[in-house]
Amino acid sequence: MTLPKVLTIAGSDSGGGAGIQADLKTFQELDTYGLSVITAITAQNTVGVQAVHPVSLNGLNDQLESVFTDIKVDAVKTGMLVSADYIQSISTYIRDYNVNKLVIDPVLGSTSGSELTKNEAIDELKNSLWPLATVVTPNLIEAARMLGWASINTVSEMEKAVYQLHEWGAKSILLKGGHLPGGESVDLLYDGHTLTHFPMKRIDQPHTHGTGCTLASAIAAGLAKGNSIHDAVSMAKDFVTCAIREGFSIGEGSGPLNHSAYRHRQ
Ligand SMILES: Nc1ncnc2c1ncn2[C@@H]1O[C@H](COP(=O)(O)OP(=O)(O)OP(=O)(O)O)[C@@H](O)[C@H]1O
Ligand SMILES: Cc1ncc(COP(=O)(O)O)c(N)n1
Repeated sequence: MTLPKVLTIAGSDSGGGAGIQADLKTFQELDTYGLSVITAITAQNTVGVQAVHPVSLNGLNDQLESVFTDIKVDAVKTGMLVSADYIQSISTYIRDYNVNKLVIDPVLGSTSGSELTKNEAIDELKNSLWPLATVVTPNLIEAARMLGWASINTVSEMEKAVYQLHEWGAKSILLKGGHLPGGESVDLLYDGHTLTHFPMKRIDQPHTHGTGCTLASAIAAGLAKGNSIHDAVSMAKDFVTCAIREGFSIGEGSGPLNHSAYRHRQ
C-alpha cells in the first residue's frame, strides 16, 4: 500500500489553525502522506501573532536536502516564505528535483496584520517561484499588493487581476474572494484558456483562521492524487466549505476550521 506524498513548505502556527498544522491535517484528511519543511516558528494564537522566529537559512536548506534527496514527493505546497533568500533556495530545489505539481499560497501577512513574508521578497517570488507553479492562490489583499493596486473590491476587478497575475508565468491562478464585500465569496480560476467562477454563499462564521492554508493544501493533495487542476480546485473548495461551516472557538479570537468536516459530510 502506498499514499501520494505531499510536502508543505511553510511556517508553524502554535495555535494549530493555520500554517504547517492546517496543511498536515488537510493532507491526512484527504488520504495523502504529509511531509513538512518549516520556514519559521510563529508564536501565534486566535488573537494574533505574538512573535516570528524564522529558522536559519541553513536549517531550511538542511530540511530541503533531507526530503528531496530521499523522497520523491508528488506535490508541494508553499505558504509563509519569510524572505527573498529563502525563496531562492526553495526555487532551486523545486527546479532541480523536477517538481511539476506546485501550489503557491503567496502568504504575505496574517489576517491579524503581521508580516509573514517580507515585502522585498515579492520580486523574488514573482521571478523565481511563480513561473514554476501549477496553481497560485492569492487572496484579494495579496493580489492587490503584488499588482501595485490600491484594492480589489468587485468581481470585474477580480477578472482583470486574475488575467494580469497569469502573465507572470504560473500555469493557473486561483484568485480567492473570501474578502469580497457582500453576501457571496467568489473564487476565480484562470488557466490561460478558461475562466471558471466558483461562487459560494458567504457562510456567517467568525472562526475562519487558516482557510487559505487549508484550501491550498487540499488543492495540492488533489493534484498529488492525479486530478486535473479544475477537479483539484473543485474538490478543495468543497473541503474548505465543509471545514468553514464547522469552524469553532478555542480561545478569545478567530478560531480554526474543522478539518474533519469533509470526511463526515452527508
Ligand atoms: N465566510 C466564508 N464563506 C464561504 N467561503 C469562504 C468564507 N471565507 C472564505 N471563504 C473561502 O475560503 C477560501 C479562502 O479564502 P480567503 O479569501 O479567505 O483566503 P485567505 O485570506 O488567504 O484565507 P485566510 O483567512 O487563511 O487568510 C476561498 O475559497 C474563499 O472563497
Ligand atoms: C504560519 C502561518 N502561515 C499562514 C498564516 C495565514 O493564515 P491567516 O491569514 O488565517 O492568519 C498564518 N497566520 N500563520
